[in-house]
Amino acid sequence: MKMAAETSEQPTEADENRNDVFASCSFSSTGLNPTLCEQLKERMGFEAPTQVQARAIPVILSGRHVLVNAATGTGKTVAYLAPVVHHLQNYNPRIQRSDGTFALVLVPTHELCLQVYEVLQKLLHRFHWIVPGCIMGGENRSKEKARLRKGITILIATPGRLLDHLKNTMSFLHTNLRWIIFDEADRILELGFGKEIEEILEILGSRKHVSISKNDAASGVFKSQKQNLLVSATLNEKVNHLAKISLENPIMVGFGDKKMQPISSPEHSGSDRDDMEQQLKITGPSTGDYNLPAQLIQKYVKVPCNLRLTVLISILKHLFEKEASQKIVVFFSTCDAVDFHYSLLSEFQFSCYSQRETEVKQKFLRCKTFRLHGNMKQEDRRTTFQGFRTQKSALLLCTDVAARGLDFPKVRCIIQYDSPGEATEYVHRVGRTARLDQRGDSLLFLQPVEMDYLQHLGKHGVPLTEYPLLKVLGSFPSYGKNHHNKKFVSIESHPWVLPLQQALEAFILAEPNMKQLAQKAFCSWVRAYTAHRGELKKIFVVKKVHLGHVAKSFALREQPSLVGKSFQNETKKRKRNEKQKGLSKRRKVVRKT
Ligand SMILES: Nc1ncnc2c1ncn2[C@@H]1O[C@H](COP(=O)(O)OP(=O)(O)OP(=O)(O)O)[C@@H](O)[C@H]1O
Repeated sequence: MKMAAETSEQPTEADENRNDVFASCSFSSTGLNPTLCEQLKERMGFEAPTQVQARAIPVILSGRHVLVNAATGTGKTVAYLAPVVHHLQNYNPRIQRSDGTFALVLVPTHELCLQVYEVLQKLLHRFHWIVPGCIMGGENRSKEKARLRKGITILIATPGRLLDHLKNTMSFLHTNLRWIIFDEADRILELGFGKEIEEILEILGSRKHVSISKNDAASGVFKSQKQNLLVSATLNEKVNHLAKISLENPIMVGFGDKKMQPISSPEHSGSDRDDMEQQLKITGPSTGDYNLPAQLIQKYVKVPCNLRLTVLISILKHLFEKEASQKIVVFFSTCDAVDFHYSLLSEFQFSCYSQRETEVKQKFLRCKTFRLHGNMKQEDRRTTFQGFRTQKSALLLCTDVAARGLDFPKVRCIIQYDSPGEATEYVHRVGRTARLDQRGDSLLFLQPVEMDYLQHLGKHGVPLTEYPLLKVLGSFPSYGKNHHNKKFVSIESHPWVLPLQQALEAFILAEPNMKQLAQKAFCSWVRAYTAHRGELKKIFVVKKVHLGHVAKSFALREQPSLVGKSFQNETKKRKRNEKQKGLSKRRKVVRKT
């Protein structure tokens, strides 16, 4: 695809977005090695750097510590990997596997680990002597040990497993370590890995004011000091401590300038050290604007609690019927909710035209459906991740495990069925669409009692408009009639909604397995709802929510007290387990997404 600046045609809207995302310079002007630039163009199809790449690459090449903050889907992965590869391919004599690990990329999830690894493999195609590798929780330790013993030059890892190997794998050589990159730095900390990170930095001798390794090689580049990078679309005050202990006179790329400025030369930046130190204290997120893709269309839909499920599946049906070939991601707050909705959507049948038993029913949604959450087996997670990536048309139901960094091609729409809580998570969830210069829509479900959440998002510069729900519901030909021209003032009395809700409830009632899944999902939903913190606790108040209506949103007819009993039992069981395992409540809730 050509850039607008190179054509004589009038720029279209897509071209304008493209101009926002891409810089008007070439990869070679950033200072990257020519073979690497060729690699980016020929193997990866990257004609020009994105704005963040054009700004960050020269600064990272200069050896300075850097904080990189740019909107989701703007190419931050290559922005930090390319300079590392540039330096490593230049070492003389050539790096060998036996030299051990030179660069470490820390990521919060398995899927992101695999994704960064794949990008790295492509970048290294012409530099076969630089060995990439990844280690992550849930994988076979002894196989990882064997690979570490052979030597991995650039290692991508999740923090827990890395610490494990640092402590227990004697053959893991890291005395040559020069780079540590924290991708999605804020999320790594939010997941409760703060202590592990401090320990990792300590073991690796990469905490601030620690002397630099004397184990230098012959080349000049080899002697230069360690360099750490913190990267995310939402670097906020949560990373201040990590920045303080891991970064020395850092440069900040992409803070507070939505339209990025031209590249400042590293030499010049080096003279502004004091300014940089002052800027280092990142403020927000209570008031700061987050970087969101300019082309993203963000909507919200106000739905009464009891009709949430009916509305969700109706909207999904509408979207897939409007455009059969597309990808949609729906976010839920818990693993149980993902499992319930996945089973429901895989099995639920409905006739749009009649309620008669004899009528041939069809599967309500006929798209390929995937699920992804932290309670799934590693192998299944991997299959989903690869499967959803390669499909042209599919639906993914997931928790926040898929919110960060994942680059699924051509996702057209993000639905946040359960609200994300922190505005940062909102930003990352919607960031799975509208990547680079692509179009994308997002839809946030809110109950009438949750509408203040819009103001919370507004404080961060997130603008949302209302989704035309009644119009969409009116387009369904329920019972042989098209309601297009009729005006229905409320969702509750809508002739499409009521029979659908009844059919859902009847389906759950008739299927004991489904009922069990629904009850479990209900309990988890209430638990997650009560886990909101800080400012959000005033918006998502469980006492304001009618539990009977919540049950309806899982197509349960039971009275809340009945379901509530099993909830209490579950809560007691969970507390007992937590006590036995000695796990903190916070960690348990956050890590299992
Ligand atoms: N210069 C480029 N030209 C064309 N495509 C690019 C370029 N750089 C990156 N891409 C593509 O853009 C997409 C997004 O890149 P990447 O995943 O690195 O974004 P990100 O900024 O890390 O997003 P997130 O904040 O969600 O993690 C990927 O598909 C990548 O291959």
